[in-house]
Order: sequence, then structure tokens, then C-alpha cells
Amino acid sequence: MAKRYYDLTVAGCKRSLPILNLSDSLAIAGFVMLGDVELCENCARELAKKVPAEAEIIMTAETKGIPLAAELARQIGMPYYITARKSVKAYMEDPIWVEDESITTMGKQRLYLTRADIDRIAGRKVLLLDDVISTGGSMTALSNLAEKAGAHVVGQAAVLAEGDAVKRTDIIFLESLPLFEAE
Ligand SMILES: O=P(O)(O)OC[C@H]1O[C@H](OP(=O)(O)OP(=O)(O)O)[C@H](O)[C@@H]1O
Ligand SMILES: Nc1ncnc2[nH]cnc12
Repeated sequence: MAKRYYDLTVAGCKRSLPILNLSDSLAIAGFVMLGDVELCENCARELAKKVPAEAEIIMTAETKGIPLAAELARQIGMPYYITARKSVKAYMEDPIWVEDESITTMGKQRLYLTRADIDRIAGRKVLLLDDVISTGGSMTALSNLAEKAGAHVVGQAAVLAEGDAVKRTDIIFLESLPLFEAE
């Protein structure tokens, strides 16, 4: 059990986030949209007001961005969204990949895109979407992957900007989330 919690209100939803150590010095308030239907629905509704009108398709990264991307695509009437995967499965043809590093990941991982999804985004205007932007490593990886697939990135959006990301002017987000000292 966490000993500390951070009370967050976003898109009209109040959630109490457990503060968990990442290292001896750093802790995060764990924000998990996965499984939270009301949170995904409300955040998608608020983000829908901010997404660039020119965006033709949404691209997110496995895992926690998936339910948000699904809900936003549904609300704005996009019939398909793209998910960059963190491993290659037998059903994924000719995958391309980029290196990915996030605040919650020990070391590097990879983001992969399968042939069918490359064909869906090549030459199209893509909105990159995630639940949180912190170091920006995951967004950069998504952007590199989209460009490798021949897409044009027209926006980078998330529900929360964490830590230094709150100062960024090149991203769309709904609320800020602080980082914490480990205890
Ligand atoms: O800006 P960054 O430092 O890259 O951090 C943000 C990323 O970290 C989290 O994913 P995580 O790596 O925990 O993977 P998961 O969604 O599979 O749990 C979050 O969902 C973002 O994708
Ligand atoms: N606060 C947070 N909770 C969950 N995943 C994250 N990824 C980056 N920051 C995060």
C-alpha cells in the first residue's frame, strides 16, 4: 500500500493517485487510465476540443494510451486508430521499430509498427496521443516511428504533462502532474 496519495482532478474526474518510488530520489503519482471508463470518456471529450482539425488519424503507444485513443477516435468519428506495440507478435507483418525510453522503464525498449498500420498512416496527418508526457521519451519515439512510416505529425497530445513537461508549449494537455521526492 502507498503511504502517500496525490489528489488529481481532470476533466471533471477526481482520482487519488498513489505516490510510488521510481528510485532512491524520485517518486511518481501513478496515473492509470487503463480500465477506467469514465476517466477515458471525460478526458477524450476535453481533448476532442483541442485536437488540430487537420488530424486524419490518431496514433498511440501500447499500453496505457490505448483506451484513451479508442475513446477519442470513437468520439470524433475516426474509424481506426494506430497502436505502436512494445513487442512483435506472430501476426505482425514486416514490422519497423524505433528505440523508446520512458520515466517508468528501466533502460530502453522498442516501439513497433506492423505493415498494415504503416499502410494506414503513410502520407497522412497524424495526431500522437498518450496518457502522460513526462520526459517526452515516449512521444519522441512515437514521432520517430510515425515519420519512419511516412506520416506527418500534426500534433502531440496527452491528458497530463508531468514534471518539466508542464513548461512545454509544443504539446496539448489537460492538466499538470508534479513529480515527487522519494520517501
Ligand atoms: O514521457 P515519458 O517519460 O516517456 O513517460 C510517459 C510514458 O510512460 C508511460 O508508459 P509506460 O512506459 O509506463 O508504459 P505502459 O503504458 O506500457 O505502462 C505513459 O503511458 C507514457 O507512455
Ligand atoms: N505518473 C505516471 N503514472 C503512470 N505512468 C506514467 N508514465 C509517466 N508518468 C507516469
